[in-house]
Amino acid sequence: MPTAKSLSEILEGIEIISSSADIQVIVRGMSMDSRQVQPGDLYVCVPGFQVDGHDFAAAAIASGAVALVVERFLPLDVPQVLVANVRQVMGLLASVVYDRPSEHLELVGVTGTNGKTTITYLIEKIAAKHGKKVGLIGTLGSRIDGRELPGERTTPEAIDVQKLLGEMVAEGVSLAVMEVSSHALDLGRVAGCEFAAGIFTNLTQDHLDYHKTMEEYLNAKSRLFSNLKGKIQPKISILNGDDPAFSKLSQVSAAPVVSYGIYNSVDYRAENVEVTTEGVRFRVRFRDEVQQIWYATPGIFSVYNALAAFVWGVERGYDKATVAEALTEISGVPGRFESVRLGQPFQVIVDYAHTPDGLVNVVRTARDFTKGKLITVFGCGGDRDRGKRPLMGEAASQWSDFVIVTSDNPRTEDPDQIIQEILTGVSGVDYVALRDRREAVWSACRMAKAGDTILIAGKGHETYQIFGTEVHPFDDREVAREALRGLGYAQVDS
Ligand SMILES: CC(=O)N[C@H]1[C@@H](OP(=O)(O)OP(=O)(O)OC[C@H]2O[C@@H](n3ccc(=O)[nH]c3=O)[C@H](O)[C@@H]2O)O[C@H](CO)[C@@H](O)[C@@H]1O[C@H](C)C(=O)N[C@@H](C)C(=O)N[C@H](CCC(=O)O)C(=O)O
Ligand SMILES: Nc1ncnc2c1ncn2[C@@H]1O[C@H](COP(=O)(O)OP(=O)(O)OP(=O)(O)O)[C@@H](O)[C@H]1O
Ligand SMILES: N[C@H](CCC[C@H](N)C(=O)O)C(=O)O
Ligand SMILES: [Mg+2]
Repeated sequence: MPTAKSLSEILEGIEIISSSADIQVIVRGMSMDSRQVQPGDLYVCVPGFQVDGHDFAAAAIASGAVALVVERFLPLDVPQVLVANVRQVMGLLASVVYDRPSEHLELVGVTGTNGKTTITYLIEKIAAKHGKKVGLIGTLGSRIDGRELPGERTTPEAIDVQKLLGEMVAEGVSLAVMEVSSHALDLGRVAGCEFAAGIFTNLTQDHLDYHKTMEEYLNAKSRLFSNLKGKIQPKISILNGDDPAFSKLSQVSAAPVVSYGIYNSVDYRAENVEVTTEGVRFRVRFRDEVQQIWYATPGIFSVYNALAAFVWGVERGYDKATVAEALTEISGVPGRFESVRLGQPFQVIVDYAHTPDGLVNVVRTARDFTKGKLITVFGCGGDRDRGKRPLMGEAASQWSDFVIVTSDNPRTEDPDQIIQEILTGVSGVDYVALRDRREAVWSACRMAKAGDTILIAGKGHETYQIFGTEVHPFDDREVAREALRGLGYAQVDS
């Protein structure tokens, strides 16, 4: 439980326009959702993309909110604080309300289009191996010392971030690693977070529905690094030196930069890279040292992920060989290049590639070790960047022998329309469009012969499919098992 504070105490150092009279009122928590308000909360009125939080202030007060943060004064009888942009101050206020948790643990932020979840898992493993009690926040939910907590987004809203970090501190967590999405950076969800390290993976097309241009997308990402300043020192920016965004990010970084990569001149360089069907082996050269690494996920992109985590471990002072050992011990991240094995003579791989670059990477990786045919099953999410659709169609066509275009999470869009947009990029390959994802997976399994690979991309760990606003149970891995059992394969998954 955070310590109760007066509103005036919470507002210290925060830029406000004005406030109503009684700001000595005692605040016990914070909420941006009237439906979740607890007695004693400060309710923040967020003008959203769908509705305006100011319209729910009366409901919030009825549930026990004792004060409001607003962008316009409301005719309601509680103390109110007027600010120019609630999203910009919400995280700062929440960090005070929840006792500045990020100043009481080491916080590592990972950003970039692809690889965030994977790298947070690797860092969690490295830190745990060194005896740390670790917290993790990301796409698969949160974890406090291994205890799972569900989550809806990659980076939760600012108040939830501070609450979670507060819970972690209370449970004795000394290191927390979190995925920082571009939406989060743009919408102030990590304001009030004092990061010790920022890690950049890569920048390729995604989320243009929200950011509009790649430049704006990069600007959002760059905030993690330009904000790497504050009380806790030392701080560090760990940047992919092979990515075109490197030069801008290293220029804006407020913390010293350490670079990693394979091709360019970088501080930590992977050499002698061997990509096998089981994983990647390489040697890292840095300063006057070298370290051999084995990481059991295939694909060149896995070299980058393992390397980024290795750099973080070594730079924070861990022994290089122990860091490498932790990477060797990791068996994989759920839904990332995850094999489904029921004794069938072909491979079935479930992967979360949902961007053109992600798909190119996994399709090429699967191609490299497929002796027979590569059958790729995928779709694209609705209410998301439409520009990705033909590009993902192209990526799948280029490296597969057969493509099954199906539905991902159509959300409020027409699934057939999404499929049509993907098909404009599909060419030079045999394909079929099957709107029903279950049918698509079954069809791929029926078609596959010995030596083939089925790659089911886009949903990875997800255990649902979203149609309209309804969420239906659906898990690619379960559906693949169901289809394989239907074909008579019954060996226990290994
Ligand atoms: C673009 C975006 O991120 N939008 C988020 C934003 O929505 P919004 O501003 O439209 O909110 P709104 O629904 O209009 O509501 C406005 C305010 O009224 C409040 N309200 C509303 C109704 C009510 O009865 N009472 C009430 O108080 C809401 O709590 C909110 O504070 O605030 C909502 C409340 O927290 C979020 O659910 C919503 O995420 C939407 C659903 C979303 O899909 N976000 C995705 C795009 C996202 O954030 N993705 C990133 C990147 C993923 C990655 O690539 O890794 C992520 O970090 O997950
Ligand atoms: N370093 C990388 N470069 C390119 N593609 C990658 C990389 N790492 C993983 N991928 C691909 O992207 C998919 C998603 O990986 P991961 O979940 O680690 O990324 P993420 O950045 O967390 O994604 P999200 O934006 O959904 O949170 C993987 O399943 C894989 O196909
Ligand atoms: N974090 C990503 C995940 C996309 C996953 C894909 N299955 C989809 O629904 O588009 C997003 O919100 O854009
Ligand atoms: Mg993620």
